[in-house]
Amino acid sequence: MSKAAVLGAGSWGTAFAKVLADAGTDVTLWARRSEIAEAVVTRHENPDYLPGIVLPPTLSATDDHEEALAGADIVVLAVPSQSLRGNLERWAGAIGPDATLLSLAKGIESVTLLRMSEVVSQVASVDPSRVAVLSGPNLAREIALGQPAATVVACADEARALAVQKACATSYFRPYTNTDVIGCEIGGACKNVIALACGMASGIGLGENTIASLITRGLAEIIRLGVALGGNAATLAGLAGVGDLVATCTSPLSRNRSFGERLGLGGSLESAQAATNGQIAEGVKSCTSVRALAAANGVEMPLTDAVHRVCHEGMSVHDAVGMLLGRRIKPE
Ligand SMILES: NC(=O)C1=CN([C@@H]2O[C@H](COP(=O)(O)OP(=O)(O)OC[C@H]3O[C@@H](n4cnc5c(N)ncnc54)[C@H](O)[C@@H]3O)[C@@H](O)[C@H]2O)C=CC1
Ligand SMILES: O=C(CO)COP(=O)(O)O
Repeated sequence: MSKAAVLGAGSWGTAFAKVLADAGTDVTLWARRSEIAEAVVTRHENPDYLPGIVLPPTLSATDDHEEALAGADIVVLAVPSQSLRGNLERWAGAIGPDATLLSLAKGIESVTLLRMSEVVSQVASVDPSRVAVLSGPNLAREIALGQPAATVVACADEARALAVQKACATSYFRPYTNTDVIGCEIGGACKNVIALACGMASGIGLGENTIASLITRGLAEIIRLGVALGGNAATLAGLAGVGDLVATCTSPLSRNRSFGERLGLGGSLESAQAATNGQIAEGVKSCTSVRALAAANGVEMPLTDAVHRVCHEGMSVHDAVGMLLGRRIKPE
């Protein structure tokens, strides 16, 4: 039986730890704050991130990362993208020599423009074949409620992907394996940016035709970037691409979509940030890094560019819509 450590007790870290426990895997959740670890152990609840969800009594938790990592052969990294490097620097020394490192984060690192699996192999000094990613339409609260969903576990080393798949397969959570790490990570990071755009459109009162057009053209630019970086277009037509894009762009549970909606309703970046209650809308930072990554690879991503301009250059949502519709007309 696998032993897993889940490092990060936000909504997805906690929900995924529940999935692992429900799959029969021996799992310990690491929380930064001792009161969260204590609530998980004594009350079987994470009141800050998944209030009202009953966690399995078999799920243990601690605020000591060395305790969580002892003997773990699957190390799940469940902190936000921009904090992964700093945290992993502290954890790396306690990770076992043959453990698989599984990233749940959906973002591109600012400045370095690295994908999360690249950050992991660089910081932990492990071969890329030891790094896996999990990505798909997996809104944390729905998974924690046991609503059926599927996902993708991608790793260059298929045997490791299979081991992770086995460790997290339950009656409600269906993981598929893939060797296309790049495609999965690009899908996960970029869909957050398109969800911001959909939220903005909804916030200014636009309807379903607009949302469908944003999702579809968003997918086109995500595929362009993924393929330019060496990913597979078929991955982006799957759960880690279209699947996650649709879930995030249409669900009121999405932090990114909700964040965009607040901007569309006229809120400032600061007020939208304050309304997330400590949760992270990854697309707000990743729109800038994805845009830079696209530019460095000669890929056009007009929607991502527009989201960056609204979030970071003071452009209004109305002006962004005008800018997009003013583009040269061309074949699909
Ligand atoms: N929530 C969801 O539905 C899903 C989230 N994800 C991804 O999973 C990753 C983790 O997100 P969530 O679990 O949703 O987190 P969250 O947004 O619910 O909360 C953030 C968590 O990270 C911790 N944290 C924040 N800054 C930190 C720092 N500097 N150092 C250490 N810990 C820090 C917080 O204490 C909290 O535990 C993100 O990349 C997100 O995009 C992926 C799939 C689903
Ligand atoms: O990644 C997610 C669903 O798959 C969660 O999206 P948000 O971060 O926008 O809530």
